[in-house]
Amino acid sequence: MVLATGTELIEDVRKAPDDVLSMTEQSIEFLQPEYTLDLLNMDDSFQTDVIRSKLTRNIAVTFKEVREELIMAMDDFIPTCDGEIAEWVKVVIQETIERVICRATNCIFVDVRDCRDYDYQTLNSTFAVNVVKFGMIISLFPKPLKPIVSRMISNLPSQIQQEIGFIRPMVEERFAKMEEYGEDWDDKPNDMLMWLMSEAKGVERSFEGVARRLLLVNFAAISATSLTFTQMLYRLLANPKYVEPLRQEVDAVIREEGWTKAGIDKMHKIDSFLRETQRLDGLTLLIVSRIALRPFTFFNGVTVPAGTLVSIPANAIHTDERIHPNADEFDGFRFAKLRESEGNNMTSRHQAVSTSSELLAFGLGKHTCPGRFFAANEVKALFAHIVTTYDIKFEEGKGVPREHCIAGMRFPGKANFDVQDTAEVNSLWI
Ligand code: HEM
Repeated sequence: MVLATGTELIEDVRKAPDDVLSMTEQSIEFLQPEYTLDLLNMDDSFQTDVIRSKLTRNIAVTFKEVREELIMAMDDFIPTCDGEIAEWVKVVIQETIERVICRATNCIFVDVRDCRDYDYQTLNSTFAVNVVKFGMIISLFPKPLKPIVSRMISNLPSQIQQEIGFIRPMVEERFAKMEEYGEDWDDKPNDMLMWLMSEAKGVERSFEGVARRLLLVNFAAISATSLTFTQMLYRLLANPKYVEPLRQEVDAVIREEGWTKAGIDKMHKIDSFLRETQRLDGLTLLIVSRIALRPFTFFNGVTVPAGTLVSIPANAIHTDERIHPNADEFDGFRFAKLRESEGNNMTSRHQAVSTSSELLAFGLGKHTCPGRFFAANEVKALFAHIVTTYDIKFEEGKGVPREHCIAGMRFPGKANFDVQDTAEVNSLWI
């Protein structure tokens, strides 16, 4: 393995075309998609374009739906008493957040009925973990044994069938409409399922094809978003001094903008809190991992042979004192202060969705996470809702749990929090 550090080497990795440094090849080794994802056309990744274009363009339009679902989900999973009774309720953080994120995301991926279905949530949030788990096990075996091992251990084929079962009636109805009216008709749904159905070609334009793509989008979306959110909450619970200024920011922005995407975009402190959490707790220690398909020469003349795994040590860069002064210290408003000090609030450089050789939590280059605009917006909307609606603290005598590191991926440990409606809750938040 070769690690690229420093602006020039990282630039080399960023600029390298796919047929030289390949993300696909790295994913094949890591996830064994032939045995796990079982896509009908492995060479087609149209879901990435759908996320990059349709999902991102619809963030403002779907904001209201997503926020309402976030709030309803929080109300359902956290049965507090609308500020009437100051009683603390114990909540398992990670599982609750995963369900809330899965539900709110899927209200614009499929529909309200499915996103609220407990089994649908379980399926779409466990699929990612299973793909990684079974992919890692299957990768240990020689090629001839892979299909046998996969059949023996994996429940992914049955999860895929389950997903087909969930969406089949909807897809059937929509295909019938597409047949009758073409690409446009009254009340045509504006959701991920419809975008995928419209963009799918050949074998992918089927229940089986679309269901696998929907699982794949959920695979990319739910786990990363809910783990990141969990880390943000842990940082907040460990540093309660941030609660008041965050509340004040949300309060001021909402009075001006209301609960809209434009409002969320103006919450620079929350944006900074997300970016700072990702800087220190980023989900992978190494990022932008690629396999060299042929010899690759860096700007300094060093050549790595075909087959080399090339990667960027995100964690080391994020904690490099020369790039981020007081690098080991969590400073929730670090990036908000930088935005202010540079005198231009419109500067995008320090926003959570911005990627560079200095902060790589969403990757870099051609394959930079296409879902980051949606993810950041959702995370910030939920964070703003939580800080202004609840008082939260770790359960008595407990603090931030130890994280686990498996194959270079970081997972926050499990913890409970005690939560109650904040006494300050007022009609502004309803
Ligand atoms: C906080 C949440 C998220 C984090 C931290 C995250 C992080 C990442 C990272 C590090 C990559 C790899 C980039 C590279 O290797 O260069 C990636 C790729 C990807 N992400 Fe995200 N992601 C998040 C949310 C989402 C969401 C919500 C979606 C979909 C709605 C999504 C869809 C994807 C897809 C499809 C790719 C592959 C892109 C490609 O193959 O070109 N992600 N993400």
